[in-house]
Amino acid sequence: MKIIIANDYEDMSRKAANYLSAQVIMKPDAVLGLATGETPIGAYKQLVEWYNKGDIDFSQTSTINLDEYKGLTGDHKQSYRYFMDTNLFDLINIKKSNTYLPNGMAEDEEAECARYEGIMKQLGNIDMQLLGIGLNGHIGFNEPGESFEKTTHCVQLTQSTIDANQRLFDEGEAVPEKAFTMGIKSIMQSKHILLIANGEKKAQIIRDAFFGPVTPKVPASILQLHNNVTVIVDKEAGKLIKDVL
Ligand SMILES: O=P(O)(O)OC[C@H]1O[C@](O)(CO)[C@@H](O)[C@@H]1O
Repeated sequence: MKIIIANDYEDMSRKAANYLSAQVIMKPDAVLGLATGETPIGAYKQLVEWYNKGDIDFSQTSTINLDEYKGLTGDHKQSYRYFMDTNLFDLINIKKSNTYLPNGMAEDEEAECARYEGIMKQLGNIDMQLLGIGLNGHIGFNEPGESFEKTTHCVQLTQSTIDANQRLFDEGEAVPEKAFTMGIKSIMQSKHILLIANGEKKAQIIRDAFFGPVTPKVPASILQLHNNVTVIVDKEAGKLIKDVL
């Protein structure tokens, strides 16, 4: 595992974007696993900037996202499809038909999970998987539990995740209680995993996830068993790991 402590959010974002763009430059038809949340917004902005300068070409690239809320349409402002379209896909030359997210409106949960697994099988292993981390250690929406869920599944979100995400919804608007998420196995099968985190509130979970026991109670801790993980944190998120580096 490689841990990089960046100076601040901008530096973390630029470093993450560097890894992602290098992947696409080296392998134009790369499969990128992408994440939503506040953390990756800066990295996506940086990629768009480099794309506008003519430095990266996404025309052959495919992407597959970690998760999607159940019950939100792709044009709902809080859906992850909308997030990806507005923060990245609509701003670069990627083919929309090569961008995949679970369908939040699917009624048959099992069928939707099977469809998503099928897409992953077709795409092959993800070349580079970008991850954020939840305050409780979730990756994608793999919430803390008794075992590591391996494949795509529909989860009941924990109250702490619902509360953490409430800030992004309009006042009085309910946060969905369920979401489709890629499983731990697909994440672990990625060839390279890039996890980013910033801010003091992530400091404790960064320490627990990467220097504590591997346990489904901290889903991100499984990444300790992957042989190609790069963790990029800003100084604040990295402040409790300085003594162990
Ligand atoms: O980047 P944020 O907004 O802190 O979110 C962290 C994690 O939480 C989620 O947004 C889901 O709650 C993930 O998609 C993300 O990786």
